[in-house]
Amino acid sequence: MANAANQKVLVITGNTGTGKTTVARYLNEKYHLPQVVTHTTRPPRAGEIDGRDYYFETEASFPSNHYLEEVVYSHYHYGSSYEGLNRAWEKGPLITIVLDTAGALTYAQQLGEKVEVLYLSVDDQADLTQRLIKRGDQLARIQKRINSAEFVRDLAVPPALQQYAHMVVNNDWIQTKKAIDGIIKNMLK
Ligand SMILES: Nc1ncnc2c1ncn2[C@@H]1O[C@H](COP(=O)(O)OP(=O)(O)OP(=O)(O)O)[C@@H](O)[C@H]1O
Ligand SMILES: Nc1nc2c(ncn2[C@@H]2O[C@H](COP(=O)(O)O)[C@@H](O)[C@H]2O)c(=O)[nH]1
Repeated sequence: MANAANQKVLVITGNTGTGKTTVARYLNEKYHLPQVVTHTTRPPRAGEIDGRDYYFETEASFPSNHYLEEVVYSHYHYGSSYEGLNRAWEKGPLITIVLDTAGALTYAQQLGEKVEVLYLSVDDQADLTQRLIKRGDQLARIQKRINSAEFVRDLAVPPALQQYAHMVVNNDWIQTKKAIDGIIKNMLK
């Protein structure tokens, strides 16, 4: 395992569909940054694999893990376990995790200087909806999410994180990659 003093986690947060998972995958492919796999009771989307995209849990199995934080998002449970976090840190000192803003706040509070936060947004709400449709999400599910309290909350970075979160507007993927490359190069210095 990496020296605990060098351990860092880049928390990628923002609203549904803003590209958090896409950015985490890019960072894994380009910089080999391990990703923390989190747990959820949500059913898998087409193409999602248990143990890679999430640990897919049942209502009965979800409580059996040891969570650093857990939330209910759009009626399903989500949680990041200490086991998942340490599994990623066993692979390298700088890792990523994708969380809603409540989870990002808890990570910052619990892990302090080990945490850097990247907050993603998209300017045009219609664009965001189109991306979710293209991803294969059902329209009824998208509408439910967009009308949820979590969606409204995640439209802004939590005040406690405003001072130090990296803010990236993911309207254009080429520009986003440039911004992300700059952030990672600084972190890897
Ligand atoms: N800059 C971009 N331009 C166009 N499409 C994009 C861009 N970035 C991501 N996407 C696409 O938008 C969709 C949503 O992205 P992604 O799944 O990464 O979002 P997310 O923030 O992880 O969403 P959620 O919180 O709902 O899981 C995906 O189909 C992805 O390929
Ligand atoms: N606080 C946490 N948020 C999490 C966790 N795993 C995922 N998420 C966030 O939940 C929503 C919905 O995810 P989806 O895959 O169903 O679209 C999204 O904002 C994720 O970032 C977690 O362990 N804790």
